[in-house]
Amino acid sequence: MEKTCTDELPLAMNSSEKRETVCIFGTGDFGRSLGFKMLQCGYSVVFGSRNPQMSSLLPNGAEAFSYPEAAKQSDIIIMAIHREHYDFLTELIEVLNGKILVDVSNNLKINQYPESNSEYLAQLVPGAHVVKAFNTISAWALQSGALDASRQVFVCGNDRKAKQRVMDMVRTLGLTPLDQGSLTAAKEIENYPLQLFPMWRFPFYLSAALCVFLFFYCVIREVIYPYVYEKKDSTFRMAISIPNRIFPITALTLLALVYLPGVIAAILQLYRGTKYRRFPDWLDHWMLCRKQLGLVALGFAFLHVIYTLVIPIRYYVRWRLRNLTSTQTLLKKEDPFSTSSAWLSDSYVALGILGFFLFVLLGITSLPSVSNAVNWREFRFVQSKLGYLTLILCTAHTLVYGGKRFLSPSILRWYLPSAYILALIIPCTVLVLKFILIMPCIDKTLTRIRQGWERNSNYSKSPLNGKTDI
Ligand SMILES: Cc1cc2nc3c(=O)[nH]c(=O)nc-3n(C[C@H](O)[C@H](O)[C@H](O)COP(=O)(O)OP(=O)(O)OC[C@H]3O[C@@H](n4cnc5c(N)ncnc54)[C@H](O)[C@@H]3O)c2cc1C
Ligand SMILES: NC(=O)C1=CN([C@@H]2O[C@H](COP(=O)(O)OP(=O)(O)OC[C@H]3O[C@@H](n4cnc5c(N)ncnc54)[C@H](OP(=O)(O)O)[C@@H]3O)[C@@H](O)[C@H]2O)C=CC1
Ligand code: HEM
Ligand SMILES: [Fe+3]
Repeated sequence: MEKTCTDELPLAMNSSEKRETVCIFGTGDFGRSLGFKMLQCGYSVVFGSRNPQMSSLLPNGAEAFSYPEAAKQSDIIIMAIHREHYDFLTELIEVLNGKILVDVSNNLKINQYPESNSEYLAQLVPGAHVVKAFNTISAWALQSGALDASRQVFVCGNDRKAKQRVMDMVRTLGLTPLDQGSLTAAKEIENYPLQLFPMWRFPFYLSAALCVFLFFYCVIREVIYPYVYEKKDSTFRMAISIPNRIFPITALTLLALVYLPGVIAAILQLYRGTKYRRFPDWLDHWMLCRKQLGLVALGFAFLHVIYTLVIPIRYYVRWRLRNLTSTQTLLKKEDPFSTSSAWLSDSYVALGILGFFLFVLLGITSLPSVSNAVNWREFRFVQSKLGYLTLILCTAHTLVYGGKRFLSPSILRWYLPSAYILALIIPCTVLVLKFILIMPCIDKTLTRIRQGWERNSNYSKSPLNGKTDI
């Protein structure tokens, strides 16, 4: 089990135990918060500061000295200073020789400097062992003790012993160190806290664009068209009817887009006759955010289901039902029961329910606690096989919903077909392509390619091999 701060407290109280002294350079927000936490966890803390006498906000029990004085008191020095102010360290090269310098700094922008801050620090003080750590932990989280966000501390450094000591310290503070290797990893670690949901960006913008497009499409067909031709005010449709078209269509389109890149990748591998050439960057990126794309799709499917549940309590629906019944009574006309309509209506709803059930199952298996409990083959089975089944069911749900009206020209308004027809384009394309790809003759070639066989081995061993030319 991890040592936590509370485990360490008795140690701190026991004066016979020799407490390890850690030096922190800089008495700013981060330096003070980290110092506070370290004191709580039983370390002795000395601060290095430009104005040691002025540092009245320091945590109780810590002392402040000038930078060189403080450095002499510990062999671990935490640099709680911004990179822009590192240059004064060149004057301390001698004192810092052989010490462990922990670089915690972050930048304001991704790739702001050509080299990482840690590598820059290592160049400034070549005699010291630089270790990158703590940059993903915020000063506020350290001080509040809640650590609501991630507790993971990425650590990297060229000196194995120095890195180990820093990792031990991280553990003592109740955090989780993750060894990221040598100092060349520092750039990636520094970029990490500057990212804002990178894998969610593409799914988010795509779904927003789809929703906006579909909204205008449906408003033209269902609000503007009736107004122009019948002077009917259908604006109320914008509250439930239109969203309940936009959301399921977006869900179905995104779900199809989760499986489209796999199909494109397979076609590309078949065309090239090898798997040893890189996919184009856009395809790589698309493949990498399929999980996020799928989860956004699931969100939209949930919205569709909730909107569908409220259909019976809508005023418009109840009014139409009442109106229809009274008109029929007045005209003494009966609407005969149509078994085929009953079949169509029940089947599309049943297909929707089954599709939604599997959709939720896909979502559940993507939770880390669940995916950790299944092996790779089981995960692939759910995500790939059941995923395709979900796509088939949801596409069938929409196809059967279209039912008899499907291709009748009367559904065109200003040459625009019903929105659900648009919803079917990408899913049907993906399913047809996948169907072709699993035909035995094609599937056999693809499987061989994936096992390392190459159609034209001379060509694929050419220098172009590494990077794609598409
Ligand atoms: C609700 C929901 C949740 C999801 N959660 C996750 C998730 O948690 N994690 C996740 O990864 N995805 C997730 N997804 C996305 C999706 O289900 C998976 O990416 C799924 O594996 C895609 O299946 P596939 O058959 O298209 O692709 P894959 O099985 O990945 O195959 C795609 C392509 O990769 C290549 N390929 C496959 N095997 C090999 C091989 N052995 N050698 C060389 N090339 C090969 C081929 O070109 C193939 O066509 C989620 C989707 C949804 C809808
Ligand atoms: N704040 C946060 O949540 C986090 C911060 N970090 C990193 O920690 C480092 C410190 O951040 P933070 O504490 O917020 O910054 P602050 O601006 O609050 O503190 C920086 C400290 O650097 C010292 N310093 C040394 N030389 C100079 C100089 N020439 N000009 C100005 N200050 C100097 C000062 O201490 P003195 O006056 O005692 O000399 C100052 O208090 C940064 O590299 C940051 O990227 C990393 C993760 C989270
Ligand atoms: C519990 C599960 C589901 C139920 C009960 C259900 C029910 C319905 C109903 C009643 C409609 C007709 C709406 C209307 O008349 O305006 C509909 C339409 C539709 N559904 Fe579902 N559905 C379910 C799940 C799904 C899922 C998982 C998807 C796809 C991801 C989906 C995609 C669609 C689409 C694309 C339409 C056509 C939208 C339109 O143009 O009006 N449904 N569904
Ligand atoms: Fe992305």
